[in-house]
Amino acid sequence: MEYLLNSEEMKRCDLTTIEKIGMPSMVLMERAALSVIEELASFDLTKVLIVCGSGNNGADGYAVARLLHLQKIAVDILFIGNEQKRSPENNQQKKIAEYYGVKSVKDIEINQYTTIIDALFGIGLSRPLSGKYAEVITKINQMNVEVLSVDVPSGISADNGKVMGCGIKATKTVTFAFNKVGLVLYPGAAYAGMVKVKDIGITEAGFEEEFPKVYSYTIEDLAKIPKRNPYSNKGTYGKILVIAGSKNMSGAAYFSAKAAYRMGVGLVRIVTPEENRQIIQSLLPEAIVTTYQKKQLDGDWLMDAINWASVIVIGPGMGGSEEAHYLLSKVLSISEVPLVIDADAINILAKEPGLLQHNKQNIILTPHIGEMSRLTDKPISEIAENIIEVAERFAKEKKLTCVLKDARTIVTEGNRGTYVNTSGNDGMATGGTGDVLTGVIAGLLGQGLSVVEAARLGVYIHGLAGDAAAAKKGAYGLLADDVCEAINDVVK
Ligand SMILES: NC(=O)C1=CN([C@@H]2O[C@H](COP(=O)(O)OP(=O)(O)OC[C@H]3O[C@@H](n4cnc5c(N)ncnc54)[C@H](OP(=O)(O)O)[C@@H]3O)[C@@H](O)[C@H]2O)[C@@H](O)CC1
Ligand SMILES: [K+]
Repeated sequence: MEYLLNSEEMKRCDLTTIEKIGMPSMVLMERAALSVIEELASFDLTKVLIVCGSGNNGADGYAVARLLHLQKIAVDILFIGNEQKRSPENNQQKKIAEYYGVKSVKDIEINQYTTIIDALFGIGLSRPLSGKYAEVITKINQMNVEVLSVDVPSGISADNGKVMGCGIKATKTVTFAFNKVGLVLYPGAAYAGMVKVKDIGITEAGFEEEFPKVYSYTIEDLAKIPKRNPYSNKGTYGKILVIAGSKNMSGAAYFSAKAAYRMGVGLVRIVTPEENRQIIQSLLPEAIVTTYQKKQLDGDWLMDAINWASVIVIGPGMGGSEEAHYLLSKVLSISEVPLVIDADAINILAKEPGLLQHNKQNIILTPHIGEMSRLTDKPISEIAENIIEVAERFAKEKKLTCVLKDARTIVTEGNRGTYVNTSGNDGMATGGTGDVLTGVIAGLLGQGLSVVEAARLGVYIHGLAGDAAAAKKGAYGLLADDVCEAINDVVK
C-alpha cells in the first residue's frame, strides 16, 4: 500500500518532523538534494540549468546546484520570483551556493542546456500561475530538453493533479518522502513523467496517527487474495449469479462469468435471454445457464437463482428493456448477498433513482464517468476534474461502495480512506473490459473478501491483468479476452 498525500498532509508531516521530532530542515533539504542527484544519473549533464523559485522548492534547487557544481558539472541558476519573499532556507541555500561560486543567469538561452531542473514551485503552489512564471514554463516546455522536476512539476497542484494556469512537462519527477495525489491523477500524472519517491528521513511518524486519506495498492497487496483451502469443493469459493446480456448480446455475460472463474470461483450461473443460450454454452461450457423468454419472467426460477447465489452481478450488456428493469428491481428488493451493479443496470438506476433506496450494506456500483454523469446530472468534465470528491459524495449519499472508472479508477465508501488505482493502461479502453472487472470483483467477493476490499483489490488485479496482457500483445489491439486470460498471470 502506498499513501498518496495532498499538500496539506505533506506540510503537516514536514512540520512535525522538523518541529516535534527535531530533524533540522536543512538536513532534510540536503537529503532531498542528494536524492535528486541520484536520479540525475540517466540525464545528459553536459550543461544544466536550475530554475529556482523563492520558497523551499527553490531552496532545494540551490542545494542541487551547489552539489552538481562541486562535482565539476557546468550548472547555471535562474531565479524567478520576488527577492523579498525568499524563505529563510532559500536565503541560506542561495548564500552557500554563491560562496562556492555557482553562476546565476538572468534568462534562459535556448539551445544552451542539456538538462533543466525545475525547482520553481513544489507543494507550496497556492494559486494559478501567470506573468513571468507562465512565460518561463512555456519556454521550457518548448525546448527540446530533458526536465527533472523537484518534488512536483511546477504549476501542477499536488492536491489533485490540476494544471494551475500552466505546468512543467517533466521527464521525471523526484518527489520526497511520499507520493502525492496530484502526481497520480491526470493530467498531473502525464506532466510528471516517471515518478520516483525518495526517502529523505521523513517517515510515517510525521503523521502522528492522523493518516493520509488517499492511497493506492502495490504488488505486496496481492497477499490480500484469499488463500485456497485444501479441503475445498467447488461451492467453497462462491456461487456467482451473473444476470447479463440481452437478445443477441452475449459477450458481456461471457466476459463477466469467465473472469469470475479465472479469479478462482467454483460455480457461475448466467441468467440471460433464451437467444444467448447456445452461444454461451459453447463459449463457456463450465457455466450453468438459465434463460428466460421475453415477457416471461414469472415463476420460481428467478427466486431460486437469487437464493442460490452468494454474490450477484447484474447489468453487463443487459439493455434497458422491461425485462432488464424487472430483473434489477427484483434483485434489489429480494437479494441479501453482495451485489455488483454495472453498465445497463446503472443506466436504469439513473432513470429511476428510487430503486436505489435500500438498507443494504453490500452494494458495489461500477459506473464509468459517462454513467456517473447520468447518475448525478453533472457534466463529464466536472466529474473528471473532481473525480475523488464526486465518487466520495456519491458513495456517502447512496450508502454503497462506488467504483468510479477512469484512467485512475477510484474506489470509496465515502467516509473512510479512498483508493486510487494505479495499475492498468490505455489499451484497456476497449469494449468488454468493464465486464471482466465485474467478474473479478465478484470472484473476490465469492471468496469472502469484504465488499470494499473486493472492489479495491479487484480493480487493482484487473489493471495488472491489463498490464500483463499489454506486455505480451501491446496496448493497441488489446481485447477484453486478453485481459481475462491474463488474470492468471497475476493470480497464480
Ligand atoms: N524543510 C522543509 O519543509 C522541506 C521542504 N522541501 C521542499 O520544499 C517545498 C515546499 O516549500 P514551500 O512550502 O516553501 O513551497 P514552494 O512550493 O517552494 O512555494 C512557495 C512559494 O511560492 C509562492 N507561490 C505559490 N503560488 C504562487 C503563484 N501562483 N504565483 C507566484 N508565487 C506563488 C509562495 O508565495 P506566496 O503564496 O506567499 O505569495 C511562496 O513564496 C517542497 O515541495 C519541497 O520541494 C524539501 O526540501 C523537504 C524539506
Ligand atoms: K518543482
